[in-house]
Amino acid sequence: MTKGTQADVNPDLKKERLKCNFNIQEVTFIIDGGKDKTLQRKKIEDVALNIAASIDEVPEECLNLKERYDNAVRKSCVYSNIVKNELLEITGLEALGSPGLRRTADAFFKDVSPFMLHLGMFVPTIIGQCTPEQQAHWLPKALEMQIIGAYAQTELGHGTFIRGLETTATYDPATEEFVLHSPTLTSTKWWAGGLGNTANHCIVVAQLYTKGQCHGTHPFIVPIRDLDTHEPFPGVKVGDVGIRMGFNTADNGFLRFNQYRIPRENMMMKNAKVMKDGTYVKVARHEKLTYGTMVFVRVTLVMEAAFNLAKAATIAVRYSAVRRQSQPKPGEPEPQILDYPTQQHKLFICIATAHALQLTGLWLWRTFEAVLADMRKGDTDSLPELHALSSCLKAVSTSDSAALIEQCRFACGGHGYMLSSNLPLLYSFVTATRTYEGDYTVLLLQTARFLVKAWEQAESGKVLTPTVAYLACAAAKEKVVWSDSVDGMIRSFQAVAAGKIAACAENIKRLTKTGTSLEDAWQLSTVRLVAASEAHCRAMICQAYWHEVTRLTASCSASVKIVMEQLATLYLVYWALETTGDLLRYSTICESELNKLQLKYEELLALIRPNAVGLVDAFDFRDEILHSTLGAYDGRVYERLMEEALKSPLNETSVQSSFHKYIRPLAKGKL
Ligand SMILES: CCCCC/C=C\C/C=C\C/C=C\CC/C=C/C(=O)SCCNC(=O)CCNC(=O)[C@H](O)C(C)(C)COP(=O)(O)OP(=O)(O)OC[C@H]1O[C@@H](n2cnc3c(N)ncnc32)[C@H](O)[C@@H]1OP(=O)(O)O
Ligand SMILES: Cc1cc2nc3c(=O)[nH]c(=O)nc-3n(C[C@H](O)[C@H](O)[C@H](O)COP(=O)(O)OP(=O)(O)OC[C@H]3O[C@@H](n4cnc5c(N)ncnc54)[C@H](O)[C@@H]3O)c2cc1C
Repeated sequence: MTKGTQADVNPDLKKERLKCNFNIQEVTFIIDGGKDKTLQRKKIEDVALNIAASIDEVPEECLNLKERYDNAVRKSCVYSNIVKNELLEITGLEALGSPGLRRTADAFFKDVSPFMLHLGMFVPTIIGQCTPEQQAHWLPKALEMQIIGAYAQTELGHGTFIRGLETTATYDPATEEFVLHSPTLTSTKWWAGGLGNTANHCIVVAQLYTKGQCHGTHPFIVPIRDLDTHEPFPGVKVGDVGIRMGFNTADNGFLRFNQYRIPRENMMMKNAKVMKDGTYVKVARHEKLTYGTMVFVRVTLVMEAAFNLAKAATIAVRYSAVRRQSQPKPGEPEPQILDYPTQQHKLFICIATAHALQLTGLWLWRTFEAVLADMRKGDTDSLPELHALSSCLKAVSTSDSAALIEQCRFACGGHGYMLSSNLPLLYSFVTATRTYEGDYTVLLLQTARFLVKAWEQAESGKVLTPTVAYLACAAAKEKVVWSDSVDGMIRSFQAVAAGKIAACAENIKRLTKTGTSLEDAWQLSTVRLVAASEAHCRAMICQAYWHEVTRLTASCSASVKIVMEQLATLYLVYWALETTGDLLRYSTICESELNKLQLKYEELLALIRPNAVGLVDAFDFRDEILHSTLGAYDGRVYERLMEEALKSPLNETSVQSSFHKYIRPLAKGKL
């Protein structure tokens, strides 16, 4: 954070910081995943942010589209040199996925770097889908930025249904080449970040044909532009998809092929190969290993959701400590808006959710690494569970984060609507995560497939995998006894999930028994399946969050343990109150217990209130990363709003030329 001198800090924020009764740094260590991680992040931030190139003299949003893109490319080049020359030195390849790198990127790009997908998907796909020989060829070039890549899977006609993609890659044994072709308008690759004008290479997911047979979708590395002139190669048509709600510097592109040839070696051959004579050889033990990059990105998106929500919460809580409005008690000064319980209700759940998603995200990352280690030994047994886990957690975390960021904007009143608050841009960026890398509904339905199977196993007394082990108790079909202890609440969330999954399974059974096909029965149950999947995910987040808080605060100071537990309890109580209908249905909760729960919630808001600013300070965002007039560490909200307003191009002259061209002639009746 950029602390400046104490004298510069808004007096209300100063008082808030004096009120804080826990050690902020200890909480920062927990959020980062350990003291060593915090130190590494700070080192990366120090190195990267010392470079003045990140600073825009004119705010990004005041530039036109082309200027914004050019500026983003300029900064991307400076930034990638820093990554290459300085940051990879610090941690090696690991730095690419480090929180420090993620944070410093935001200091450079208020919107998105057109290189984001190069590091975010192109490089990970090379690592995940290439043979060691292919990696040795492509990875150094990609890391040295000699080539810049995109990930083109989605087409104009299909995003969700990957098996429906239409781009073809047909093997020609005579020349040992693949011929890439876009047979229809709808087969045009669409959306790939960095593809429009920036990338010279692209991972293309296409239907593989060899010896007249289709083998389904496979990834290929495809050079699309000349490395010197940057002109698209003959047979390649590439461009920008047009203006978007956000991501306008991400250079999302379209791509069409006309019988375009690439060498056989450019098929990514870790999981399947095509031999010189065209023989297709399957290497992977699991059908869906070619979807590996998506699983990886879904896993990272959970912490990404936490990170962006933490930024929004920091902005809104600091602003709410500075802002004073209304006069609830006659004759008394206007209170800080943070003192209104309704404001606390809007904001404290944002802090708690950022913690919940961050700690669940770290746990998911460790699970992902364990599954990856098993797969390296040829064991893919845990992949279905990882897919189910990452699918629902990606869906729920991105959806919650987007909704709560918008809530933070509402909490900032009119000033939250200013682009200089950074809340609108943050929202437009995060709401896209609910769709990309797998739409919300579609991913919850993927998890539902796993849950229904697990339910059937539970009913037949089979051993269940850890994340669905709770179904074994529920199969006994007893209503869970409500208790507002943490364990009691988690058990009740699990009972809700189990009850909903059981109802789905029963509905499917009922329909199929009366002659409906299994596919139709599934479709007719999908509204319930999505709800069941969401309930399962919520129960899992509650359990993982509480478990991690208990584990990580075991050696912390008492005050840190208290405040972390207050937040985690708030999260559980909030969701119990949000889902009272479900609890009434699947647990023994009654009216008086609901009233008690509401009181407990209001007590928690009051308990957290004195630590609210300390809690957002613990996210430890430097001002350069927050980019917000409302959220800077010093709380000089009004001064910054005015300073930013004066940077508007509309303030460059006191009279605009449009006055002389239109308004004056209109007034004189000469238009
Ligand atoms: C400024 C810096 C920001 C940094 C940001 C930080 C981090 C992020 C970094 C980078 C990313 C940044 C931006 C990303 C931009 C966006 C990119 C994209 O969107 S790329 C395109 C992504 N596309 C999708 O996600 C498509 C979604 N669709 C699918 O995944 C599948 O088609 C679907 C829906 C799963 C269905 O597949 P299908 O082949 O038809 O399968 P079935 O439904 O028939 O299921 C068959 C069985 O296979 C199982 N399955 C499916 N997928 C997987 C998998 N991935 N792994 C394991 N198993 C899988 C499925 O469950 C079925 O199993 P059962 O038969 O039930 O046993
Ligand atoms: C900002 C952004 C960046 C992106 N970047 C990339 C990229 O770099 N590379 C890339 O390849 N792609 C990228 N994408 C594409 C993205 O992955 C897809 O948009 C996403 O997977 C959703 O697919 P779709 O657009 O086909 O939506 P659709 O599948 O058409 O969804 C439309 C609606 O139909 C519903 N629906 C679809 N199928 C089902 C079903 N089986 N059951 C129930 N409901 C269903 C959905 O829930 C949704 O409500 C990006 C998208 C965005 C917005």
